[in-house]
Amino acid sequence: MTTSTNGAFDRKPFIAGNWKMNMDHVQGITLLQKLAWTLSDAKHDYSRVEVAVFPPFTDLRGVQTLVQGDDLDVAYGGQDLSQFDSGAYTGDISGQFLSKLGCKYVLVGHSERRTIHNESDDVLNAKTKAAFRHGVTPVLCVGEGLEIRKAGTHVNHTLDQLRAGVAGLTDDQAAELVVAYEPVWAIGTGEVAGPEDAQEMCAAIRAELEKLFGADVAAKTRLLYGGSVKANNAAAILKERDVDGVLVGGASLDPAEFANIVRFESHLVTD
Ligand SMILES: O=C[C@H](O)COP(=O)(O)O
Repeated sequence: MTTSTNGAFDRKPFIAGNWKMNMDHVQGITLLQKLAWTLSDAKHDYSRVEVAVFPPFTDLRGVQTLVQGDDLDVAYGGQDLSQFDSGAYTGDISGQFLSKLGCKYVLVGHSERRTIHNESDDVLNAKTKAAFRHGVTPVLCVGEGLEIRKAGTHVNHTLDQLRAGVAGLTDDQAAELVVAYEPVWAIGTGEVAGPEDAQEMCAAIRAELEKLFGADVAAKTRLLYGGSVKANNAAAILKERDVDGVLVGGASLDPAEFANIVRFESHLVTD
């Protein structure tokens, strides 16, 4: 057992900060340095809780240099990638480039990509496969908007996105994959889904993965919750059995707040 969050399952908690389109390459370095100092002062044990940041593309080289130079135990990744490997795709970024920059992860299908850039389930499935092709682990984002939540069809809607995203993956890939459940109505709104909402959906996602890939695989896939996560609500969410981590937006731009989320175990009430 790695930690107290998911009982007998050996899924290392994963705390990820999505900086979105914030922090230029100078600000990004300062933010990461402050985060690393804060966690170092708090004697954070990276072997218990994994930490990752998702800076804008233009920050990645600087982040790589800092992580390597200071030997930081912080993973990093891109916020998107192309479904193609190379060629005439102006503005796109290949998974190969991310891999060469030492990215361990890449976000796929964040709701802001799905809505603002109209990325379809087919494109996102191709992006998921492109990530694996280049040795980068995709963090596949799924989740429903407010209308769907009100209509009560959020589980079906989210599982449809999941099935489309993972179509054609091997068992090993499905086990390595990270899935982030992010209800769109809770993103950047201050409206946080309750721990029981996060658990309901993560349990449904795990059950679906079990149907598709078998119980051994489903027990390994890490599932995150995202949407207005802060230091004061993270521990309760992370205590849920099927929630293995959080994908944090706004609060990841504040190093002290994000470090407190990373150190959620110190906020857990022990019986
Ligand atoms: O990727 C992160 C999510 O969109 C959550 O963002 P938020 O924490 O600002 O609500």
